Amino acid sequence: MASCSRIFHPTVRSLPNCLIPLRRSFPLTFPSTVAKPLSYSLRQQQKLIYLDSKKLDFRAKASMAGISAEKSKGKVQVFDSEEELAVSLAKYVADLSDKVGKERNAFTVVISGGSLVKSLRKLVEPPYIDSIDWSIWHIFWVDERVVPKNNPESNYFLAYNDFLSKIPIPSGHVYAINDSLSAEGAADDYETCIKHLVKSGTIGQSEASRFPKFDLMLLGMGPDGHVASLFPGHPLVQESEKWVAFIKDSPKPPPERITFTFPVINSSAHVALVVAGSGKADVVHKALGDGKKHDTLPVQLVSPEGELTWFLDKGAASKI
Ligand SMILES: O=C1O[C@H](COP(=O)(O)O)[C@@H](O)[C@H](O)[C@H]1O
Repeated sequence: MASCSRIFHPTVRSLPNCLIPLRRSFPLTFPSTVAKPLSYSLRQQQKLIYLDSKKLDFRAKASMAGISAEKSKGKVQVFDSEEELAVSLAKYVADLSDKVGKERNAFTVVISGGSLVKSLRKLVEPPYIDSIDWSIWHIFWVDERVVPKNNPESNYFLAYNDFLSKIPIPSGHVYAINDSLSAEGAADDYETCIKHLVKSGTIGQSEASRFPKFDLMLLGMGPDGHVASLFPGHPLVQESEKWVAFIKDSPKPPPERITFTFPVINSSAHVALVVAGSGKADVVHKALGDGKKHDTLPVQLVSPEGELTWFLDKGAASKI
């Protein structure tokens, strides 16, 4: 078994039990390439806007990563605040965990680093901390910086402090990279580890692509439209064979990282793209089709076999 596969937490403690009417509170216009909102749902403290993103302008270069633009699909949800986004995201994840748990005894969850982790905070509070069957969870990283696990730049470090240390996930179900290896070595090691887990049936496998099929990927997006460590204009965006790749010239520090490739991301059963804050409004607008011609952003190549759901707060959605 590759060395990535067992992270024993110091102590993962089991925590004790410790529709508003739709208001248009921000400008809401849709570029001509975007379908009109299909439906509006009224839910407690949430404003949800569903767009049929099949119709979004994701065409150019989509075939690079084996994606057909026609296959692109998704639901875009906009919340009045990041707090409401976090509440809804927790319900979405918990419902999925329940559903998958009824079908098999493993729920494979891939997380990113960055701001995504903060948006998971409602999962570690009641009711979810008590209602979720954490014993079936298996956690992976869509990308990781090649730094020691106790370095504040490490995605593991961030997730451990804000999420993993607060959930009763079994030791050995947290698959961090081997931080004693080089970037090349860590990517190979992580891929070997994933292959073992596919072989043993813990991780599913896409019948269509033969790439691993994770139950859920929780992805953030950078202000340049990058997802995982797949950056605009970087050749790794076009990687079509490797499951896990390494990068030594990341435009965002630290430069050395490993990352799942698009074929892995796009073989997922569910992908949630979680984006908050007005600092990302321009790129969200671009990603969802601003009606202008520009190079395809990595985030526009996220087109899973399963479901794609965007979770945006009002700030991030303020230009769409
Ligand atoms: O470097 C990274 O950046 C992205 C985006 O981070 P955010 O803080 O802007 O949300 C993140 O998704 C990725 O995992 C991370 O390595």
